[in-house]
Order: sequence, then structure tokens, then C-alpha cells
Amino acid sequence: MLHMEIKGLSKSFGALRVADGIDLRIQRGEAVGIIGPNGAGKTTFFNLIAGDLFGDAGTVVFKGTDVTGWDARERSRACMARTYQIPQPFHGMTVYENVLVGAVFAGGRSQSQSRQHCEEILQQTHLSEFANTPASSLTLLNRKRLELARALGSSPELLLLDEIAGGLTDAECSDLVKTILDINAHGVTVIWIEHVVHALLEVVNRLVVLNAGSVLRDGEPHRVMRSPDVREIYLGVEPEADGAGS
Ligand SMILES: Nc1ncnc2c1ncn2[C@@H]1O[C@H](COP(=O)(O)OP(=O)(O)OP(=O)(O)O)[C@@H](O)[C@H]1O
Repeated sequence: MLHMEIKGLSKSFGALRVADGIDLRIQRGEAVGIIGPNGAGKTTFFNLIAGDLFGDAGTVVFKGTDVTGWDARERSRACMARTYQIPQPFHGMTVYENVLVGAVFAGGRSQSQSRQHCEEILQQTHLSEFANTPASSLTLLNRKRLELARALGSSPELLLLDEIAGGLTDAECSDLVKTILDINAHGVTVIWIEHVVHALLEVVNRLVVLNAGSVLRDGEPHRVMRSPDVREIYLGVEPEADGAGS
């Protein structure tokens, strides 16, 4: 079932066209990866989907409703959530309080329901033992987990992850990958921008390559990664160098 449909989404900063007529259809429950070189427009694309930025042209339809003119808060209430490249917790609050803010902000729950929801999220993100730890004293992995946990507070149906694996060791990545797989297995649609491609490929069933604000490739992840233009533009591999260009 179609979850989100993006048509002709465009955005310029001055003379720089950062999103250039992007079309994308996302099915409910999909796990879609987005890669592309630095400056390709990936984060801007997320900002446009999440309502943190408004486009110059194009539409975003979510669950059959045109949300193009909706701001981030309205889209969040419609069960869309995102994480940020640089985690933005409330540093003076504990892990538990940070997650509770998200759960309460989303509305629709009593206090006791919000607390129970928080405890479930802390378990799911492996943060239960850090519930009373101030966010400011977390390790990088736990800061990433908290970023995820805060996004889950609003019970999203669509989760946008922006480079959540950056800076983690391989073991830490695997840990986070398991959690994201679990979230997706519970029916949450995931769109994940990531430079750590091996982590991404463990989760996604579809890979989109953005380049210069446009969709360069969209398809089965390993097939997309093997395509000569992706190897050349994204990975800097010359197609002829190893015979991959055929
Ligand atoms: N608010 C803004 N004002 C002006 N230029 C911007 C703004 N936001 C982003 N840009 C520019 O738009 C381009 C795309 O930026 P964006 O952050 O979307 O790329 P990205 O693909 O996410 O890059 P990275 O992989 O490095 O995070 C860059 O050249 C960036 O400098």
C-alpha cells in the first residue's frame, strides 16, 4: 500500500538547486536507503519530507493526504518522525525524561500510558539501564540510541533516519542495525540516509541514489551499488578500472 508519494519536489538556495524535481513513491513497511555524495541534497530532501523546510515546487502526499503545506509539528502528529545527523537531546534531562517529552508531545495518551510507552521504547532501544543517566553523559552509541528513542516517542509510522550510524564502530553499527530491523519488522516504514553503506545494506530492501538534487538510481540495493554510474559518481571508482563497467 502506498505510504508516501513525492512528486516534482524542488528547492533552491539562491542559485543552487538542491532538490531538482524529485519523484519517489514509498510503500508502507518498506526500508529505503538513500545515499549520495556530500552535498547531493540528502538532508535537504529529508527536511522537505519532514516539514522542516518548504519546497519551491512539488508535492508530498502522506497516507493519501497532501501534507505539502504542513509544518514539522503537523507532520509529526500525522505519525512521521525523524532523527538528526547531530543528535539534539535535551542535555539537562535524563534519558527517560528525553523520551517522555516525545511521547507526551505526541499527545493522545494518559500519563501512565506515556510512561509505559517510554519504558517499552527504552527496552527496544537498549537504553533501560541508562534511564536515569543525564543525556549529556552518554557515549556516542547511546546518544544515537537516544536519538532513535526520541523519534519513537511519537509512535511513528514513517521514520526518517539521518546518518545515524556515523562515527560508530562496526560492533556498535551492528547493534543499531538490529534495533532498526526490529522497528521495521514492527511495520514502521524506514527511510535511512547513510554514508556507512554496509550498515544500510543490512536493513534496506531498496536503495535510492541522489546526485545533484536528482534521483540517479532507485532499485534493489546490491544491483544499484553495482551500477557503473553509482560506482563512479558515489564511490569514485572508474568503471573500466576493474571491469565493473560492463
Ligand atoms: N540552508 C541552506 N542555505 C544555503 N545552502 C544550503 C542550506 N542547506 C544546505 N545547503 C547547501 O545545499 C547543498 C546540499 O546540502 P545537503 O546538506 O542537503 O546535502 P547532503 O547530501 O545531506 O550532504 P552530506 O552528505 O554532506 O550531509 C550543499 O551544497 C549545502 O551547502
